[in-house]
Amino acid sequence: MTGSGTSVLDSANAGREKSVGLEVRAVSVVYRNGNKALDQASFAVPRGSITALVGINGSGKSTLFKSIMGFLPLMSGEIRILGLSVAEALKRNLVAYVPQSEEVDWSFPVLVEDVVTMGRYGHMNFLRMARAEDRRKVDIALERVGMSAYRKRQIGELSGGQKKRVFLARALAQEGRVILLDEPFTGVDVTTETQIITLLRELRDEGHVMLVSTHNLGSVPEFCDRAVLINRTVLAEGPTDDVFTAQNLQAAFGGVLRHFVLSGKDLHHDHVDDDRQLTVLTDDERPFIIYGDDARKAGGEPGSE
Ligand SMILES: Nc1ncnc2c1ncn2[C@@H]1O[C@H](COP(=O)(O)OP(=O)(O)OP(=O)(O)O)[C@@H](O)[C@H]1O
Repeated sequence: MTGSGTSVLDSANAGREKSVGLEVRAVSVVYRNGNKALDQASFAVPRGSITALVGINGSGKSTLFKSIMGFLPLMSGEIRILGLSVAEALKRNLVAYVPQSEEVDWSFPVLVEDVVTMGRYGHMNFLRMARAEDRRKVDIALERVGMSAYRKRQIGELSGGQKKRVFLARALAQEGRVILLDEPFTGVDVTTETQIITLLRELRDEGHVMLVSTHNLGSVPEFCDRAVLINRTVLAEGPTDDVFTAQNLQAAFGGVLRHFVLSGKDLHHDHVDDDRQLTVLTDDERPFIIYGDDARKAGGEPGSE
């Protein structure tokens, strides 16, 4: 019977969509000035994972985030969030966004606790009256990022890392299942970066889907299960170990990437016959370092940049 055959297929597709947290299918985005910022970009992110979104300045990372947030119309393609359309996922408050610092007007006079309460707006009625439940969720979120003591401070008075933590708390208070983080480590010291990574790991273990844009190449293998390399389209995607190769990074960054190779005497004063190399790849934040045979495969002349 054709009818029942179709419904079996439909439910198989529905099951697959549920395990995929975020799916971007052949997405193209053109800005009003005619600039095609994304061209046929495709990748999928499973639930319970942290995925790095990596690419040079202007490669389309923020454009992609804005498309997932429904701020920008797609010229073609489709985005599915936990098996739902973007509009439906937003209606259900499933997507939380932690913006780049530059996108926020820090002179706007607002208290830390008010910023976090904004995460509850989608759960409130149109008068936006916070109920006890909303206040409790705000308290828990502030506590979780270690910012309870700052709740009555103006957001503009905080350090870069503290501001980031407040916006993370807003995402937590919202209870979004999909969290988009745009450059969470920019302007953040190593201690705060470690705290944020610890929190992201906990959220992953709770089944959240996280997409994190970052220039900190060295941190990616440390805390991201998966990576997507982007330059207007998706150049590589999958488990970080497969994607984060010197060849793929060079393809994504081209001449922007600094590339150093140390070998032989430069590296081993004690074992001069050891021909393993050390390759350092960086776009000027925390570098990605490859040692041993993989570094040799990565190629490049010793000392090349
Ligand atoms: N509002 C806009 N109108 C026209 N073009 C835009 C607009 N916003 C971004 N672009 C262009 O789209 C391309 C992608 O920009 P996008 O901001 O998505 O890059 P990005 O990867 O987030 O960069 P960065 O690492 O610098 O944050 C760039 O060429 C940029 O100049």
